[in-house]
Amino acid sequence: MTGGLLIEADGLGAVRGERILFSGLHLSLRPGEALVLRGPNGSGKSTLLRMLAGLSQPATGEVKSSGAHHWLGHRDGIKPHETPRQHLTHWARVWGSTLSPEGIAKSMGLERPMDVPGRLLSAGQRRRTALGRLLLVERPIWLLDEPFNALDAEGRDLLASLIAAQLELGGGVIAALHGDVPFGASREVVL
Ligand SMILES: Nc1ncnc2c1ncn2[C@@H]1O[C@H](COP(=O)(O)OP(=O)(O)OP(=O)(O)O)[C@@H](O)[C@H]1O
Repeated sequence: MTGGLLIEADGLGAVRGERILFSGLHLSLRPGEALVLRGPNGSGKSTLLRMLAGLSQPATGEVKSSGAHHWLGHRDGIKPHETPRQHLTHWARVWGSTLSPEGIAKSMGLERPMDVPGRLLSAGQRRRTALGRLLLVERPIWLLDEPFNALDAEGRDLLASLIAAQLELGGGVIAALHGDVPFGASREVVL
């Protein structure tokens, strides 16, 4: 792995059914850098993110990373009966976080729906809860699949500032996005 990189992927290929989604893909992520994955629906952005997260095996090539990651997929991963407080408390316990889940929920604008079960939360409230997981433990690499989906203007600003803080700390972010990029992204990878 080339010195100082957070992630380096070389010769990555993905095949789904009869279709080659991408091949020979090279990608690297440096500390303090954000990378935006672009491409039309079905081009393989989620597939690539899952490979980078180690959740899916590439057909060719390999992924090397030098640190732990947070992965945020399309689905928010909140159970129907689970409240934001319970969700963040659960993950705080699993990851050994010393931070207050309630404090994080509040900072994500979830003070009011803190004890509302997942099935009754709005899409934006579920997304804010899922994003709260990123704050429970510091991890240098954030892999985010369309993280701005369902967020209102204030939520978008909030996430943009969280990403800016992550980069400021020397972390890196790879995000699949449609539409405009509400944070300073240094490079784009187009699929
Ligand atoms: N496990 C799987 N088995 C078969 N096909 C799959 C599998 N996972 C993804 N695909 C297919 O691979 C293609 C790429 O899917 P992917 O979700 O990576 O695209 P995407 O670029 O993230 O799309 P979108 O912008 O719609 O989110 C799609 O045609 C999808 O149906």
